Amino acid sequence: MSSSCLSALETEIFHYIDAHQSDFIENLKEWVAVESDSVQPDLRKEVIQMMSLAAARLAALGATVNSVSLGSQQLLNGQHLPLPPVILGELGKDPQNLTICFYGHVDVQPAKKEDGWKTDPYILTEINGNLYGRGATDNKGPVLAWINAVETFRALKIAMPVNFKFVIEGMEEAGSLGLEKLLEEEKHGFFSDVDYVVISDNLWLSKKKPALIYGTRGNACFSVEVEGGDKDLHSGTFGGIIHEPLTDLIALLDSLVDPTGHIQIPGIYDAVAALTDEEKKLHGSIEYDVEEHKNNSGVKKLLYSTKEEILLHLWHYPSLSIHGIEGAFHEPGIKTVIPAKVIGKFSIRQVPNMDLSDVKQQVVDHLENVFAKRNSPNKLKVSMPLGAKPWVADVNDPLYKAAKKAIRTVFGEDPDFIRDGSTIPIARTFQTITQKTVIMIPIGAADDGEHSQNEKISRRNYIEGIKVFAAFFLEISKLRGQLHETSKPRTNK
Ligand SMILES: Cn1cncc1C[C@H](NC(=O)CCN)C(=O)O
Ligand SMILES: [Zn+2]
Ligand SMILES: [Zn+2]
Repeated sequence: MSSSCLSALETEIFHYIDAHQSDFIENLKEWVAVESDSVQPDLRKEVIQMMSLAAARLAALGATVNSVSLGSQQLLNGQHLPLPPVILGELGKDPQNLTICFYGHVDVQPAKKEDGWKTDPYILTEINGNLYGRGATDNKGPVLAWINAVETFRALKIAMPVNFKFVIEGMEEAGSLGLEKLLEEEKHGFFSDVDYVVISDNLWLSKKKPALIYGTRGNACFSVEVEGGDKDLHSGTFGGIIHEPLTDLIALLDSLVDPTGHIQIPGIYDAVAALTDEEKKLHGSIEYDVEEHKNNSGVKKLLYSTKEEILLHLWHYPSLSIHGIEGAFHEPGIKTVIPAKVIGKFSIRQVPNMDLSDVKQQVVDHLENVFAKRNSPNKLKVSMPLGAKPWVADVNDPLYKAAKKAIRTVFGEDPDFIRDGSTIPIARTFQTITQKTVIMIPIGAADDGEHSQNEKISRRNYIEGIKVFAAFFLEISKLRGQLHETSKPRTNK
């Protein structure tokens, strides 16, 4: 970074951020200490405690904080569990300023020391420049980086360059229950004056090269149930004389995808958007180590060998994965059972311009077809319990130029423009509701290990991430006036 490129204001801000590193890390340590695991019901009160901490932190910034209650969730065993509130925060309402809405989550994936952590997952520990702890990169670190960037302006008594809105939730790792409904209800309320939405809940594609994300795949999750009689049977007494539900189910699952990864469901590729020349150009320059990605997977060979093919198959084509079978005998040892009812679970990561209801219909038609050919008397039920749409943004929006400039200011190089093969279901909802551009500005590196053992964010990424956000606010403030000519509402299928 050559400091001569920095404005006096940037120099002052970056100096403050460098000087307060230990405070910022202390903040993260306090947040990581709360075991806000939203997946395990018995930890729900920790999540609720975490929401109060986050609300207090925003209030300390001077923000107006509204903790919206979402009621409760009913578990499969009938038990009711309170949902953590969603925080809607607001800071600044200057009509001269643009309004940026930041979305993040402060719940985490489960973690236990015994899972293979080198350190206690809930005690943030620095080793060789890395800050280890559950939630360090997903998503407590990035949420705090944003808050600390705002805090820096307040501490230095610099006029806020933008108006801020915050949406902070505590159920992301458990499917963001109730969030979409709340966003819809607030379309003409809280969201009515939002100009841009920023999410920082992904990673760079490389360990060193910064990135901006302009698209994520959607995910359509399916359940396929095959039911025979009302009880499990002995294979010595009934094997050979009945249509077995698990045999039917395996044939159904086997019909979904061929050994080359090609999905066999008729029509499924029909709506896949053609790759544009602009996208082809973006792929060429991306820093991505195929060998490293392969090594991370632990497998011997991938379906594709070149960077271009791999990126296409992760970002631009749908994929189908089989996740499991409920009701099948899976313990070690031998059990000569014929299970009465089995439920297969699979999901299809979809891409623009695939339509969720079309995908659902194609899946149902295909499975019913395959099943009909088996002349089985068993009962087939197909359902789609979760459907998240893909999201893609216009990289030519001034928002992307502003973020790119902020990254160049801090890291001295331009970011790669990347997509993410996984799904942030709420991204598309933000875009639909606000009719404004959404951007993902990741600050964590490819090897941060989100959802894994020894999750971390490096000290450098955390601190430089705070600077990126601060520089980004200044860039956004330069867009005032330009916005109304350049930012057209976008919709995509
Ligand atoms: C729960 N779920 C089911 N379908 C999609 C999801 C979300 C999940 N999201 C992430 O992992 C965020 C990555 N930064 C995923 O993509 O699997
Ligand atoms: Zn996350
Ligand atoms: Zn996560």
